[in-house]
Amino acid sequence: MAAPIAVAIDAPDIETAARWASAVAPHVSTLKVGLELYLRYGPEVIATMRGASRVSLFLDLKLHDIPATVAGAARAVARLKPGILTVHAAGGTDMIRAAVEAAPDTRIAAVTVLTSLDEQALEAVGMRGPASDAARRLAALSVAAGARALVCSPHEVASLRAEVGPDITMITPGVRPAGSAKGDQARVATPEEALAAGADLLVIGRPITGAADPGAAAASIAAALRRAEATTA
Ligand SMILES: O=c1ccn([C@@H]2O[C@H](COP(=O)(O)O)[C@@H](O)[C@H]2O)c(=O)[nH]1
Repeated sequence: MAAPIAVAIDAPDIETAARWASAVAPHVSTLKVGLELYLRYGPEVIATMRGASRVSLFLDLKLHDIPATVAGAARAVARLKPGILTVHAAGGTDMIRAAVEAAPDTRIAAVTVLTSLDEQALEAVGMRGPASDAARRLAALSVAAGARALVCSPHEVASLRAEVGPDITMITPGVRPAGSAKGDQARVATPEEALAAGADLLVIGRPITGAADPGAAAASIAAALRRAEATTA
């Protein structure tokens, strides 16, 4: 079975994206397309990803606007049938509900607190207190508004799970195999730690796509996850 990994295909062009997608697809459950590729290529890049494999498609657009505008945007991309579409939880209840209603066949995932923000950066944007408090508050609001998935750092998965229950898909970026560069990520953990904390889907980009052989990097992380699961089973 493919590992519960969404590879962030943050490529500068569609040829590179297609190459990465076909290299990693045999090893992972999901390919994630974000703003860089979608803003440049639109639906063409979704078709390219689907051509490369039969894995699930995660469209990470992090919509954040007034409810009517987000509803229109969600309706526009719902035609592409992504498995998951992200919105920012900070857009509020009405905005999240608008996305959920506009894309009924897509799992709306609410991004709680970006994994690139540390406590100092959070305070600078007016969020005092630990990231986990803000994440928990935004998670509860998002699920009440109809979101069926949450995006948070591996550090917050367990407390968010306790808040929202077992039926919500917990998605964690900020995943770094031991020894990988953190880059611009602040709240990070290893794949094994994220899984042990209760994550359902690990988002991993540069540790895979920046490797000399992205297919081998994906296979190696997938194998490490299988080993971790076997020892806890
Ligand atoms: O809080 C968030 C939400 C989304 N992301 C996205 O995940 C990947 C992470 O890529 P890495 O190369 O593994 O850092 C990227 O596409 C982000 O847009 C996130 O990092 N944090």
